[in-house]
Amino acid sequence: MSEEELPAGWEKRLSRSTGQHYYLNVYTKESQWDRPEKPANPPATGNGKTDDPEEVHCSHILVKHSGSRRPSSWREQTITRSKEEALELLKSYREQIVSGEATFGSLAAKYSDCSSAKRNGDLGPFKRGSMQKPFEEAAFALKVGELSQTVDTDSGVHIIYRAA
Ligand SMILES: O=C(O)CN(Cc1ccccc1)C(=O)c1nc(-c2ccccc2)[nH]c1C(=O)O
Repeated sequence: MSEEELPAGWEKRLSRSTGQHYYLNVYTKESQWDRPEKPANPPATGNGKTDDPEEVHCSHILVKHSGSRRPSSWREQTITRSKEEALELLKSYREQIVSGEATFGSLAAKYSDCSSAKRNGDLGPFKRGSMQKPFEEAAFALKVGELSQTVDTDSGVHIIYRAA
């Protein structure tokens, strides 16, 4: 892999204290001395597409609205915001994450209407067949380190980060 090519979300930085280079994931704020390895290009399958990973490890921020199947969460007993308001909130969170103003995990912990907020939005690894279809399709379409656009499910609207 060429020196410059890093997995999405990772940047090479210079440590002022040691003068050494280190790597920072601008979404999760994880840092490490070793250069993060881009997963080897998945072998192409017969259908010309790259392989589908068997499982993905994602975090998400769920913003529920009045049309959610269960418009209630640890944050709010009765959620009355409209779907449009929920989408506006999610878009502002996404902008804060991309600009580096806030981390994904800190916003999930504060604002996600999912019980996974207690784990900074972390859902752990999951295979196909375990999540609502729109969520699964969006999660499995992400590259490692990538952040989704807004995703709509019966639970509400989400942004998804693929950690692995
Ligand atoms: O959709 C429903 O009827 C109720 N749910 C499903 C649910 C409820 C509790 C725990 C996990 C899932 C939710 O609204 C929900 N969905 C999610 C969810 C949706 C997609 C991916 C991951 C989590 N979290 C929650 C939650 O309250 O915490």
